[in-house]
Amino acid sequence: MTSLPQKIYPVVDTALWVDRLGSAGARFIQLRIKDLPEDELLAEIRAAHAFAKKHGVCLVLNDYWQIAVAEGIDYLHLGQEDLDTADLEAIRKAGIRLGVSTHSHEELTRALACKPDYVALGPVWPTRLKKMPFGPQGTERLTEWKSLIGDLPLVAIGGITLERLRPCLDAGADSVAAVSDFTQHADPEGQVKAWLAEAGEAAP
Ligand SMILES: Cc1ncc(COP(=O)(O)OP(=O)(O)O)c(N)n1
Ligand SMILES: Cc1nc(C(=O)O)sc1CCOP(=O)(O)O
Ligand SMILES: [Mg+2]
Repeated sequence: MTSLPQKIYPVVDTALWVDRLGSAGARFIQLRIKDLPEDELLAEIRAAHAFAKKHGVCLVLNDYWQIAVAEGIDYLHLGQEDLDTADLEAIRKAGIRLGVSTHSHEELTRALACKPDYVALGPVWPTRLKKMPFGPQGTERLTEWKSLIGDLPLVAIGGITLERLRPCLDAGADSVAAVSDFTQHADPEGQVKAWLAEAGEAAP
C-alpha cells in the first residue's frame, strides 16, 4: 500500500494556487475546478501541472478523468457520481492513482470495490463550500473508517481548520484536506507552513 505524499492536502481552484501553496511547501494538492469552458479548463490544468512539477508537488485532479489520463496527472479524485461514468481500467492502465469520496457505509463499499489508493471521508465538520446531503461525520467516524480500511490511506475533508487538523490525524486520518482554511486565509503561504508544523511534517 503506497502512503500519501503529505499529511496536509490543500484543495484549490486555480493553477496559481498550486504555484503559491507549492512554493510554501505543500506537496499534495488537489485542483478542483468547476464550470470552466473546455479550452480554458485544459489550459488551467496544464498550467497547474507545470507548477506542480516545478515545486515537486504531487497533483490530484478532481473529476476530469479523461484529462488526467491524457495529461499523465499523478492522482485523480472521483466522487460517487463521477464513478458512474469513469473508465477505471483506462485510469489504471495510465498509471494514475485514484482517490474516492465516501460519506456513508454504502459509499465506502462501492469505493473499496474500485481498489482506490485512498478513501476520503467527509464532511467531518459542516462545510460552507458546497451543499451536500450528508451531515457532519465527526472525528469518531474517521476512527471507524480507519478500522474498516486498514492500511489503505484515509483522507479527512470538510470544515477542517488548523485547530481541527490534529484531532483528525489523531482519529486516524493519514492526510487532511481543506479548501477555505487555505484559500480564504489572509496569509495562505503562512497557513501552509502552520499546517505543516502542526502535522509534524518537515518543511520541504
Ligand atoms: C479529498 C476530497 N474528498 C472529497 C471530495 C469531493 O468529491 P466529490 O464528491 O466528487 O465532489 P466534488 O468535489 O467533485 O464537488 C474531493 N473533491 N476531494
Ligand atoms: C469538496 C468537498 N467535499 C466534501 C465531502 O465531504 O466530500 S467537503 C468539501 C469542501 C471542503 O471545503 P472546506 O475545507 O472549505 O470546508
Ligand atoms: Mg467530483
